[in-house]
Amino acid sequence: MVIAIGSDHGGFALKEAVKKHLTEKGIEVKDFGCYSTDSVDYAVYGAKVAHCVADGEAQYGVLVCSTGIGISMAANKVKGIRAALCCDMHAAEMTRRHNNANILCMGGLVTDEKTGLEIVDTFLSFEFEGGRHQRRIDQIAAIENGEL
Ligand SMILES: O=C(CO)[C@H](O)[C@H](O)[C@H](O)COP(=O)(O)O
Repeated sequence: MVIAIGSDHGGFALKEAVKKHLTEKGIEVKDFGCYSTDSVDYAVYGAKVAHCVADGEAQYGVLVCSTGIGISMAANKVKGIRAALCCDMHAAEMTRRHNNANILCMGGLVTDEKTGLEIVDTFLSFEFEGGRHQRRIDQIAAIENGEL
């Protein structure tokens, strides 16, 4: 499994913790930056990770900014991306089971490291259930295609 990760300055610390955690679990990580706490723009990093996932070069992405909001908005502009801002393990479970989310977003000023790593592990532990949920995913795609 390959996971693409990225953050702005506000998410840098949690992104680094996620990188270490996943690497220690033997998961290949593609780190799209940023690489320090110098101020940068979250949309740039959201786009990099989203394109990587949309192009099939990574199975999932993890994105972190200060709140998780701006970077999830940016990632969701890329066709095929379903980026979910999660603040707890329940949301992480449900967004995989029901929304087939392919990018997990978190807020570095919202979520502490321990909780963030639990959220990542939960996100990666659950599979999409399909069924009625596939119909709803298809409707999201229809919006993307200007059909709904
Ligand atoms: O949370 C964010 C966007 O939703 C970003 O991480 C920024 O921290 C936020 O926009 C504040 O920006 P600043 O330049 O760090 O003041």
